Amino acid sequence: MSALANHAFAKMNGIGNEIVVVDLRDSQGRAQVSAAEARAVASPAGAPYDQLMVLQPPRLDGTEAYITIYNNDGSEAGACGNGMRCVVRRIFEKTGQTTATFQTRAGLLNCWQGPAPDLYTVDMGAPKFGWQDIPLAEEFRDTRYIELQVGPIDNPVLHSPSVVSMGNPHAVFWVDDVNAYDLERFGPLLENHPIFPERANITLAHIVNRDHITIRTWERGAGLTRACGSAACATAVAAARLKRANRIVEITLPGGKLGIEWRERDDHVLMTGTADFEYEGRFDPALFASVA
Ligand SMILES: N[C@H](CCC[C@H](N)C(=O)O)C(=O)O
Repeated sequence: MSALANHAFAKMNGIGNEIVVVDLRDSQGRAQVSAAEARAVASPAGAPYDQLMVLQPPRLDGTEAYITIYNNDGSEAGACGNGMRCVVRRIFEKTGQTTATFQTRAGLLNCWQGPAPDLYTVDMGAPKFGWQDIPLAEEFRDTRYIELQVGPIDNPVLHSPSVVSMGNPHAVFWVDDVNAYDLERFGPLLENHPIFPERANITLAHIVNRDHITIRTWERGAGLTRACGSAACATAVAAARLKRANRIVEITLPGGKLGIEWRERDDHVLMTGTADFEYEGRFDPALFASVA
C-alpha cells in the first residue's frame, strides 16, 4: 500500500505558489513517493499543487529532514524556494525553533525566522553559471546571455536569455512588460527546447530599477504559477551579473513579493518572504488504488 494512503498533509502556499507538505519522517519502512503517487496527489480528488514537498528521515546529523520535491507532473524539482518557506513555517510553528537546516538534492539549505514574525528566510546556496551546470546541451562560454529565441528568425518575440542554476535550471528573458507575452504558449516551447536537456523554468523579467524587478514564470513540470522562488533568485543573480541591478533587490511576482540578497561574502542567495497555511487533510487511499 502507498505510504501516502491515509497520511496527513498540509496545504499551504508561498505567495500563491501552491504547495503540499507531507511529513514522512515517522513512517515505518518506505518513505519514498513515486512519480505516479505524486501525480495522484495533484489530481482534483487529491490536493492539487504546484510542488509537493516530502519530508523524509534525515540522512545527515544536524539536519531536520531530507526533502524530495515533486512538480505536479510527477517530475522531481531540484529546488523550490516557496515550498521551503512553507516547510520552515510548519516546523517552526510545531517546534518553536527559529533556525533549521534541511537537505535536498541541491544540497544543504539553512533557514531562519526572517526580520518580521511572518517572514522566513531560506539560504538557497550559491548559483551556478557553467553551461554544464545548468545544464545546456552545448557549450556557451558566457551564460549572461545565450543564443536562443522564439518567433520569426528576423524578428524574434523573445530572445537572448540569461541562464542560471539555483539547483534547478532557469532561463530569464529580459522584457519591458512581463504581461505583454503569451507565456502559456511560449513557456512550453522554451521549457522543452533541445538546448535544455533537463528542461528549464522560463521567466520573463522586467527591471524596474536597480532595486526592483518584476517577473512572471512558466515552471518546468508545473506550468504557469503565481510565484516561483528559485526563479526570483535566478533573476536577481542574473540581473546583478549584468550589472543592471544591485545585489539586494525586491522581486514582484504575480502572487506577491520576495526580498532577495546575493550575499557578497559567500556568494549565497538569501530569499525572504511569507508562507501561508491553508488547511490540513488526509489522503484518501482510493487515490492510490491504481498506482504502484
Ligand atoms: N516553485 C518553485 C520552483 C519549482 C521549480 C520546478 N518547477 C523545477 O525546477 O522543476 C520555487 O518556488 O522555487
